[in-house]
Amino acid sequence: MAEFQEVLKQSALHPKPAGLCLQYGTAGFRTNAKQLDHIMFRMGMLATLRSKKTQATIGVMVTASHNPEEDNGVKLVDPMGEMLTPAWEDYATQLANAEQDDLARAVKEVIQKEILLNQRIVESKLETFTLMYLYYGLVTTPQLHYMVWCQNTKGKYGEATVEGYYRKHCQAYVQLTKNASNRTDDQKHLCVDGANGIGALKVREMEHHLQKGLQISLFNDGSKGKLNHQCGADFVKVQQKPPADIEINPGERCCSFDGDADRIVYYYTDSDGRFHLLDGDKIATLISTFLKELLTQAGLDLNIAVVQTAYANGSSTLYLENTMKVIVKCTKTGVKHLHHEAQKFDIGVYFEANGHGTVLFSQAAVEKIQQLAEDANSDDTKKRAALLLQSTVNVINQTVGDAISDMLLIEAILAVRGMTVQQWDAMYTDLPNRQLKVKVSDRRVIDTTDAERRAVSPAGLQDAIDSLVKKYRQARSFVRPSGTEDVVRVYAEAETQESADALAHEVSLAVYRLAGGVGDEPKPLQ
Ligand SMILES: CC(=O)N[C@H]1[C@@H](OP(=O)(O)O)O[C@H](CO)[C@@H](O)[C@@H]1O
Ligand SMILES: [Mg+2]
Repeated sequence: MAEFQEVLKQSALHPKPAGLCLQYGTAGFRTNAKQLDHIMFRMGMLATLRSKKTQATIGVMVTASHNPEEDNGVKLVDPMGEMLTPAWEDYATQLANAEQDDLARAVKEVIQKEILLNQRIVESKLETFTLMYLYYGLVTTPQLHYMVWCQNTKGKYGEATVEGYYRKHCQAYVQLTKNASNRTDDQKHLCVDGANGIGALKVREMEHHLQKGLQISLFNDGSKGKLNHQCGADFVKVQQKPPADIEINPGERCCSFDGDADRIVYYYTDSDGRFHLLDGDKIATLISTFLKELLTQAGLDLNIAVVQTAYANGSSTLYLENTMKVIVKCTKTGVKHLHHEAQKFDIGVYFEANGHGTVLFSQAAVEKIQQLAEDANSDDTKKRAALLLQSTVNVINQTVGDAISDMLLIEAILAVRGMTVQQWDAMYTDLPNRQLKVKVSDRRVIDTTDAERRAVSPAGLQDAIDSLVKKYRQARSFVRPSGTEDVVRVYAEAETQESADALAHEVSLAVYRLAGGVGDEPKPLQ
């Protein structure tokens, strides 16, 4: 129990560094840990208010995610396990940046607007907020999202404990793979890079629930290396190479989590030592084609869409639309946008290219699947498909992208289909691509439209990009201000790596010249 005035007094013990201004973005607050003391305190206050407003349990996740060890961050989890609603992101920013002597006013404003509504606040009799804390200790970000959801739905979808999480997801995995029992130990083997983060500990904790259905070799388990340093999903995706210090045999199936285990990418090296990355786009393709096949077998008329961002490789979009005839949507970067779009379909598969994503099933879809699974009159093919769909609903964490649950689904699909990682990789060939960063004095000068695929300002930038793109075959390029770093991101893809690199460099130069670049002019890639 904490009186308002008492809380304010306490807040003075966690002062805001002078001049520091932070914004609640796609990743919550994220910066060097030294600058976050006041943020942690104030987000505790905001979580209390959000809980009061929604009359529900709210999650508070402290994590540096895929960022370096010296960083930290905090984000709030809404009642259904979703990301914090946008209006409250603004309150978070306001509380974070309020000077100490203005904090009381900022907090009262939230209370007045959201909780007391038209009632007058009587200064000295501010409501006493009773707050129940449930401390889960060290968990992955998606585990917290899952437990908040279970908590607020009174256990309808599962038990709000870490053990409950393992039981539900692993049971579904065992169900999915039970007819693939002739797999060899080699086929069941998977190398997991835990990014020296929480995912590694949790995989170890979970393993026995899998009933030997998966043979995991764990690397970067946090026993020596630094968090996300030369390892993890972000490193592998951006560098397009395996984590340092991992011995992988040619052809061996590997995956990397990020530090808080909400992203996953797969990869292998071939016998020539060439690295093959299976990123979020390949994962979305594997999952959506599996689901589409099952829907056909089950005779269920449910629509299925894949939601991507502009970073999705052009080959994946073409393959999904033209070969697989799946609906494809493109949204702005940031999982909340993808999640929202995916909710519009019976089944929405969403993945960012960096490996953050999940599958959403509408209530109607879940009911239809269940009916068919329980229908005594349906034939064997239909019944098998319905049961597999039902287990897929249970194996996936629908609240948010989840490396562990995504890994279980991917492994199950490969097992059910008897597919190797090489066969999965061969579904389509990625267009060579390159991502670069450009420093500018104020990245807000760049404004975009069409799901960030076109720049509307500064004047002339889009025209410059258009004419550069025309020089190369199968080329595409776009620029956007990052939401998490003080840079402009440049993306280019083209028929060859040389073309993609050259185009990315030329577009970087256009950004540098037209959008107020600082420091040295971008140099061509070696
Ligand atoms: C190109 C890229 O990977 N961008 C990432 C990155 O956002 P930026 O706004 O690009 O900095 O961090 C976000 C939060 O983790 C993630 O949602 C997004 O996909
Ligand atoms: Mg993360």
